[in-house]
Amino acid sequence: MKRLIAGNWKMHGLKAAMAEIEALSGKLTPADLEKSDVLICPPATLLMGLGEQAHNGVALGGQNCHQEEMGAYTGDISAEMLAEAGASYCIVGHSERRAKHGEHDALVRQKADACHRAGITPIICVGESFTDRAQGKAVKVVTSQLWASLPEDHSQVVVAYEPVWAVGSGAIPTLDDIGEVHAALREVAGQNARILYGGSVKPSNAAQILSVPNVHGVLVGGASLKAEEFYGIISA
Ligand SMILES: O=C(CO)COP(=O)(O)O
Repeated sequence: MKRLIAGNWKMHGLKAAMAEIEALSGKLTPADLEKSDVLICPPATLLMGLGEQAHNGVALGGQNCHQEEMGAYTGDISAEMLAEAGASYCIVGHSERRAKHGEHDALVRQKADACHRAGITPIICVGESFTDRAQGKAVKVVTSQLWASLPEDHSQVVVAYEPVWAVGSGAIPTLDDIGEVHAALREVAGQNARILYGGSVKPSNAAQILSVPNVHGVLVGGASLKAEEFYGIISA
């Protein structure tokens, strides 16, 4: 299965940041693109401008979408709008949206369905809290999140396992723990889904993480903002 190396810029990136995608696309070799699909999910404000140019194989994605196609939803953006702006993927159910915007599994499922409707691939995020992990409940928590978030037709989904306590903290689970969770997620998601790991991925730990069975790529936050660092992960 071809791996997917995805960057989530979160709420980072004024216009000047568009140069990072240019720098990244300049570094990518045909061999890199043979091995990995490369994706950047910039803020929606940059998507349109970026979507108008080709980036040597770097795909673009949204960080969130509304579940409806259009309507009176001030400030929201639909999956169709992201697709029109050049997105081919969209992150849904990121832990920051679950925690800070009250998004629950049923809504995440609707958003994943909206992505399918718009012809883009949802990246469905799941992950346990520090307490869940400490209490030995990580596998149970993430598999039940995925059951409840997965659209009925999940032949075209990407799943991202992002332990909440590993996001932005510098801490990561052991490789055995990552392997255990990914094997359990594979049971739920089926054989076609790529399952990414996310949470404090850096050039220094990417090769080890990517060598774990059932890990088909990574979803990178902070280390995706600079072309040089992100390329260090792609070439791992
Ligand atoms: O949330 C993440 C990607 O979606 C991970 O963020 P960091 O790589 O900064 O830990």
